[in-house]
Amino acid sequence: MDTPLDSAHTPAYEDVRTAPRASRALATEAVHAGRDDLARQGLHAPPIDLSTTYPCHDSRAEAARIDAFAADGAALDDAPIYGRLGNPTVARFETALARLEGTEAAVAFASGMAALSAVLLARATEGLRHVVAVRPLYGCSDHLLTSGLLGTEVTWTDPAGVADALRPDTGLVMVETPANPTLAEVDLRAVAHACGSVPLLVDNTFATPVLQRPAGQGARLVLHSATKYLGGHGDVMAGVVACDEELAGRLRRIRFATGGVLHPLAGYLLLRGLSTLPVRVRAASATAAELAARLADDPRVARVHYPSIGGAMVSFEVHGDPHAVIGGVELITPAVSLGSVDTLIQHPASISHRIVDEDDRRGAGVGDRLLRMSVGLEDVEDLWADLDRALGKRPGAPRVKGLHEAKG
Ligand code: MET
Repeated sequence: MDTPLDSAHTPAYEDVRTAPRASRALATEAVHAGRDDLARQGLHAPPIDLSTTYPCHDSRAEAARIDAFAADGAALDDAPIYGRLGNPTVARFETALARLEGTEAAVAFASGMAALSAVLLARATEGLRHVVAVRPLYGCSDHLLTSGLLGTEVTWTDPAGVADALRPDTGLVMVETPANPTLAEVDLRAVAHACGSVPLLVDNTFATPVLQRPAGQGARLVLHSATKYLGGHGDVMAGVVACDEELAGRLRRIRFATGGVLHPLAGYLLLRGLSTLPVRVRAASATAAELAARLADDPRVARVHYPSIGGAMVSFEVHGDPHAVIGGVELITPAVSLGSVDTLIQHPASISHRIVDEDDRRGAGVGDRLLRMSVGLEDVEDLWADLDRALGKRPGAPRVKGLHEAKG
C-alpha cells in the first residue's frame, strides 16, 4: 500500500516531473494545485469561465494557434480560442489532478466513458486496435471493449497472461484495481512490466490518488470516473485521464474532434472536490474497514471483499436475497454510483454490471448475491444499524431491533 491510512505523514511528491517547486505533500497539493495564480490575481475562489468562444482581432495569429493545436494538441497556454480546444476553469482541475497522480498532464472529459472512448480512439487511429484487458472492469468499460463499438478488439486475460496476450497491433492494456465491483487487486508493477512498450491504462476510480498512484508503478494512463470520489458529492459527472504530455496531446485532439468536453461548472466543482479528497477518503475508509470487519463476522454474510490498500468501497455476498437488502435500507442510499458523502449500495448484477454477459460476469467473480457499498461520511454506528436491519433476521436469533424500532 502506497499510503497507509493511519500514517500521520502523507508522502511527498518527489518524483513529479512537473513539479514547479520543492515537493509538497498530497494534502497540500489537493488544496493548492491548480490555484497557484489566484493570489497574484487577488482572488481566493477560482473564477468560473463560462465562455464558449473568445474574441480576437488577429485572425492570422489565431490561425497559427489552431494549426499548432491541430499538430500536437498542446494545451493552449495563452488566450483560449473556443471551448472545445480548452477552458481555463477545466484546465485548473486538469493541472490539479495531474499533480495528484504524478503525471505531466491530465485531460478532462464529459464522463468516465467519454474519457475511455477517447483513449481507445487515440490508439485505434494509430492502427493499434487490439486491447488486452483484465476482468472485472466497470460494466460499461467491459461492454465497450467486448462489443467493439469503437472498432477495437479485446483479449480478456488474467494478470499473469498479459504478456502472452500482446500482439503487434496491441495499443493498450487495461486493468482496474481495486476492481469494480469485486475489489480484486492487480499487482501494477508486475503488469506494467509484462506490458513492455504497450501503454498500461489503470482505472484508479476506486483507489483515488490518495491510496494509489499508478503512474509511479508503471502505468502510462490513469483513468478516473471523476463523477465518483474526485467530485465527491454526487453532483457532477466527469471523466479524466492523467498521462504524459505526448498522449495528452492526442487526447485533446480527439476531444476537440469528438466534442466530449467537460462543462466549466463541472471543472469548478471537481477542483473544489479535490481539496477535500484526502480527508474524505481517509474518513470514509476508516468507516468502511470497520463495516467490512463487522460484515465478515456476520452469519448473514457469506463473503466480504475489502482491498488490502483499504478504501471506502466494501462488497459482500449475502446468504439471503440481495434485493431484500436494497429494499430494506433506510439511511443508506439505494443507488448506483459511488464516492459521494452519503453511503450508497447497489446490486451489480442488476445495475452496474447488468450490461455484461451473465456468464462473463459470473466468471469474473461478480456473483448474483454480491452487493457493492460505497461508504460515505456518516457515523459508523448509524450505518451499521441500518445495514443490520436491512440484512434481516440473524439465523437462530430473534430479529435485532433497528435504531428507529428501538427508539419507538
Ligand atoms: C450506469 S451504471 C454505473 C455507474 C458507475 N460507474 C458505477 O459503477 O456505479
